[in-house]
Amino acid sequence: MKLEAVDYTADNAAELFVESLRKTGFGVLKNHPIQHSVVNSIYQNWQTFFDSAEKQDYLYNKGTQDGFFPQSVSETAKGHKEKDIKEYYHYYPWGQCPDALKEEIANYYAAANELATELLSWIEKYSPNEVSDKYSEPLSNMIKDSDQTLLRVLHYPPLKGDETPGAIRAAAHEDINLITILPAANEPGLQVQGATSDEWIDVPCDFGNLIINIGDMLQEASGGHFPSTSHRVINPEGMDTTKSRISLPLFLHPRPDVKLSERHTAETYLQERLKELGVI
Ligand SMILES: O=C(O)CCC(=O)C(=O)O
Ligand SMILES: [Fe+2]
Repeated sequence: MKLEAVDYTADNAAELFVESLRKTGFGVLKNHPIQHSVVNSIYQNWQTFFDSAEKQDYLYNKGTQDGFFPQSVSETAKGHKEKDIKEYYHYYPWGQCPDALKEEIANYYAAANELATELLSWIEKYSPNEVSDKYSEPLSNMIKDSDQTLLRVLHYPPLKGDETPGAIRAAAHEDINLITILPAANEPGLQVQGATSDEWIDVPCDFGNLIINIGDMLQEASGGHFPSTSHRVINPEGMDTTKSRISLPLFLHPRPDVKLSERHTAETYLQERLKELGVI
C-alpha cells in the first residue's frame, strides 16, 4: 500500500481522493486552498506558547475540554498502557484562547471547516447508493453550525531520554470524529497501518501537503464502507530527538443530535469513546 498525493486542482481530484479514503482511510492533497504560510506561522507562534510558562494559565476546563492539556494528563490510546509523549491545546471558537493567538487560529479554523464541507460533499458524491442511503442527512450538513469541531494544536517535545519505556509520541489509535484534516507537521513521524497489523506506512509529509483521514463516526455512518484506519506518531531518532514536533489536526464533529446509525447519535458515540480514553 502506498499513499499518493492527489492534486486538488485536477479534474478527477474528487474521485481519486475518495478512492484513496476508501482503500486506506487516508487521503493526501496537494495544491489545496489552505495557505502554507498560515500553517507555518501557527506552528511558530504556538511553539512559543508551549515553550512559555503562560500555558499554565490556560489549563483545560474539565467540563468543556477547552484549553491546555499538559503531558501529565495527556491521552492514553485505547488498548495502550503508557501515556503518549505529548501536550496539546484544544481550541474551540467558544473556548479559552490567548488573545495574541486568537485571530490567526480562528481564521484557520474557519478556512479548514470550509474545505471540510467541500471534501464531505466529495465523499458523499462518490459513496455508492447503498451507502449514501444510510446517511441520515448530507454529510456536509452534519458538521454545519456544530460547536463540537475541535482544533487541536499538538506539541511533541524533544525526547530527554527519561521517557517511560514503550511510550511513543502518539500510540496507534483511530480518530473518533467524522473526518480529520491535518496539515503536514513540521517533522516526520506519522504512520498509517497497512493491510497487516505490523505494516506501517509513512504518510507523505512534504510541507504543504494536507492529510485527511476517516474517523470512527464516518465508519459508523457508512456501515464500514469508509475505514477508520489506525495511525500513530513514532519517536524521532539521532539528532532529531532534540527537535519538537508541532501538528494541527482539525477533528470534524457532527452536531450532537446527528443520527450516525441505528445505534448511535454523535453524542452517545462521543461519550462512549471519551470514557474509554479516560479523559472524562
Ligand atoms: O501529530 C500527528 O501527526 C497526528 C496526531 C493524531 O493522529 C491525533 O492527534 O489524533
Ligand atoms: Fe489521530
